[in-house]
Amino acid sequence: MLELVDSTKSFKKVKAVKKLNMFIEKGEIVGLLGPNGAGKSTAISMLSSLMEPTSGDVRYCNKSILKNPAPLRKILGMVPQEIALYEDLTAIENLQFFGRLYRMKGKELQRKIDVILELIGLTDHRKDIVKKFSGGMKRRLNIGVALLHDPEVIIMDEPTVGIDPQSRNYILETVKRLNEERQMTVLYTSHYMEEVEFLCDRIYIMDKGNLIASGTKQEIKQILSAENTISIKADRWNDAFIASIESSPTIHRIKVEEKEITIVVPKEVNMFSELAKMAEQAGLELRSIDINSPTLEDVFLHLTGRALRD
Ligand SMILES: Nc1ncnc2c1ncn2[C@@H]1O[C@H](COP(=O)(O)OP(=O)(O)OP(=O)(O)O)[C@@H](O)[C@H]1O
Repeated sequence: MLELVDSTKSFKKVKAVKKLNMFIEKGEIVGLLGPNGAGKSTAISMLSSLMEPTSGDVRYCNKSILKNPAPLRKILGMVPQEIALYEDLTAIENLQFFGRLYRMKGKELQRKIDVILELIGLTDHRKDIVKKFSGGMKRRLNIGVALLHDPEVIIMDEPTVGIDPQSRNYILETVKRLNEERQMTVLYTSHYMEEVEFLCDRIYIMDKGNLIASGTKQEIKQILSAENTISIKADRWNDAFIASIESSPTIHRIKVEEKEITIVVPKEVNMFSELAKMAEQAGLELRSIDINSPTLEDVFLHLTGRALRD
């Protein structure tokens, strides 16, 4: 339905996106995952006709949009990373203003606004000035604006950055409902792997302008099918324990956090007794040892040697 074909975007010396191939089919929720600076915003700016690729093509229904973006723009809703609202107007006034830009008016616009306010959970705050809204409420209204003209496809650029967990959940649930109840096609960019894991059918993972993995969640996790992630919890660590884990030849990777150590080992390795012995020798009491299937975060770490949020 919508695709990038060998699309590259250069800014003077920086190649923000390198020969990227990416497609979205009708009715899908596709995730675009990558750390800051990976090239996600640049990729979706090209997909939404806001930016022309330096080379390559952008196609909607198999036709290039580079010369004629109008058919795409009609069916596309864009939720930008930056909040684009009038702070001195109320929620309703903002929606009215943007609705008029889409040439909507009168009862039709009012009906639409009522439905959207309900959907984004701001009906009770419709007459409040946006300046007084929390970050999460502003983000929800930002999404409401993008939904005014009933888009078939919505592209969201990190819509949950910097907001409270409750608003974040609300946004994730709303995106799921838009997809399930209205068959809306969604491209969702994020650097939170758990959001993409929760929402998306298919995922693209970018790093430094390159596509480093793509496929369904299961396919991507297959990359690590030969490994298990073990999470070890304790109230504190000591150097002896960490040193003995690090020196174990069976461990592929280790990440140490305040109360949790995560290690990655080959699937066939049973580490339980070895870890318990290491803890005993180091004089450390463990709270738990859990074996988990790999997450998208583990895949990213495996492919790049870095954590997504580094
Ligand atoms: N207009 C621009 N001029 C120059 N360099 C740019 C421009 N836009 C992006 N870049 C550079 O291109 C690279 C990719 O940026 P982009 O914003 O697409 O990444 P991102 O994955 O969306 O990251 P973030 O989550 O921080 O927005 C970065 O190195 C960035 O500095």
